[in-house]
Amino acid sequence: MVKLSVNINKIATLRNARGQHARPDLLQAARDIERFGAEGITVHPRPDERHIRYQDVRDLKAVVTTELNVEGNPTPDFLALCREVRPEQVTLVPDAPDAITSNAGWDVVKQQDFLREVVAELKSHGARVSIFLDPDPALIAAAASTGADRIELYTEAYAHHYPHDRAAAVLPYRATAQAAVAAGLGLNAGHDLDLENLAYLAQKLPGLQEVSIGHALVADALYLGLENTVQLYKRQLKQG
Ligand SMILES: CC(=O)[C@@H](O)[C@H](O)COP(=O)(O)O
Ligand SMILES: NCC(=O)COP(=O)(O)O
Repeated sequence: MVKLSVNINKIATLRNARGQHARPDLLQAARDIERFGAEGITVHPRPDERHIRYQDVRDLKAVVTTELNVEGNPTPDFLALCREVRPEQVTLVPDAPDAITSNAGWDVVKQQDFLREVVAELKSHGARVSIFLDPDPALIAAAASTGADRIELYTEAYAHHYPHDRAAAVLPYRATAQAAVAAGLGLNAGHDLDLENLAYLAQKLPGLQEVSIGHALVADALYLGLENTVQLYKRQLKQG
């Protein structure tokens, strides 16, 4: 079954709203989210530390008992953090420092030499490496040449088009997933997934191994409660 890795960036956003405030306790939230059934915790420490701080990643390493997935642009500081913390998975994302949120996958054709070096370094520390990718089968050969273990399909376009025509929305993702599996790449997906669009994606993507979900899940939890929400998302994946 497709694993759920909960992105806790937005819990850190709430905590940071009061400066050095201790609530909500990010580490306790991670422990509880795992206890509620999540198979991973995802964080995206951005250079401005607007939500997840570098120290949070260090602290989470000692707390997370499932899998810690650290996402980010492989800047020297980010790579040093991954070298220090050694998370189970690193997801490379080409975000600009001032990006409001992730808004594109890698140009793996142009950047395959750079990515190959970064992937090799991260794998030397024992990490599984995933690269954030737009849904385009033509990118798979270059993605595989980087030595990455997996790709993470950037699902913003799917989520945006889902309400209008879900069959059309999923087509490029299905084609890219099939190409990735054929190339021996593992398959993750994430960004803007929610309780409405998740089950259909899981049904239609052959070989999908993991989804990372944060913004919608934390927003839902404000109304539905965190334990109930984690289990609702897992139930959607069971339908996949
Ligand atoms: C790579 C990805 O799609 C998510 O990590 C997204 O970047 C979440 O980041 P924010 O929580 O800062 O929007
Ligand atoms: N990689 C996607 C992720 O970690 C969470 O994205 P979102 O659900 O916050 O859009």
